[in-house]
Amino acid sequence: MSDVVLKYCGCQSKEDLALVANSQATVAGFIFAPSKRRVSPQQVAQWVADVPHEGTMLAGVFVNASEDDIAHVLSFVPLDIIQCHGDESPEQVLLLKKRVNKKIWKAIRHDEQGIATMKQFRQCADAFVIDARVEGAYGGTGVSFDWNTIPAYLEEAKHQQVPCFIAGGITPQNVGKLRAYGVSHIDVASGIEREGKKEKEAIQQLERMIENDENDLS
Ligand SMILES: O=C(O)c1ccccc1NCC(=O)[C@H](O)[C@H](O)COP(=O)(O)O
Repeated sequence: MSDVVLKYCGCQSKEDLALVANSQATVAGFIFAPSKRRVSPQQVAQWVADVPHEGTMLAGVFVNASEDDIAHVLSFVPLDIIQCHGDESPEQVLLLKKRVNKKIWKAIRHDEQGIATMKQFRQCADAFVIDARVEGAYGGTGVSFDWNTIPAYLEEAKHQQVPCFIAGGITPQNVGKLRAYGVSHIDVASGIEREGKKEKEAIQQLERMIENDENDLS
């Protein structure tokens, strides 16, 4: 697991946060955007106060949110990372970074312009999250994009000297195949969930597959 960085996104309860904090994940994500996983800053403030989470960074996911809205969330929750998962421009990201002084991660929803879009965020983003592009949703869809395009994203991130998370439909069953593309930063929401709750068995299975470099071909 040494070279793998895991982000488990879309925590919706104290129990979800406890599972993530006790897993191999480095980052726990919370959705502050329209979504079935949306949580309030007040809820998350209570969970992070109640659940020991030393060593787990907290990411807030936002979609086209205003600086004021993000600052409002930060007044409740000590987020380490702001993940911009919408159509934010490089200029908006830079202004936001200046205002909140936090790590800013930019999500790019894959399409044929993906690499060109990523290039626009040089010197702006502290990390990238490459996700699937699904009509009518910004993220958390459980859908994968064409993984043959991953090497080009990793190359551009290497050039920018920032981490590049791959997201979208990653599960314990396909994570072995994903790793074969040279991916070390992995972002999962749906693949470790059942009926809206993070699932311990799925988390352990995912981590076992990574640890043992296994590929579930069933
Ligand atoms: O998870 C959501 O519901 C969500 C909603 C709106 C914007 C972003 C969202 N999630 C951001 C993430 O970082 C997810 O981990 C990523 O999209 C992958 O999700 P999944 O395909 O379900 O593993």
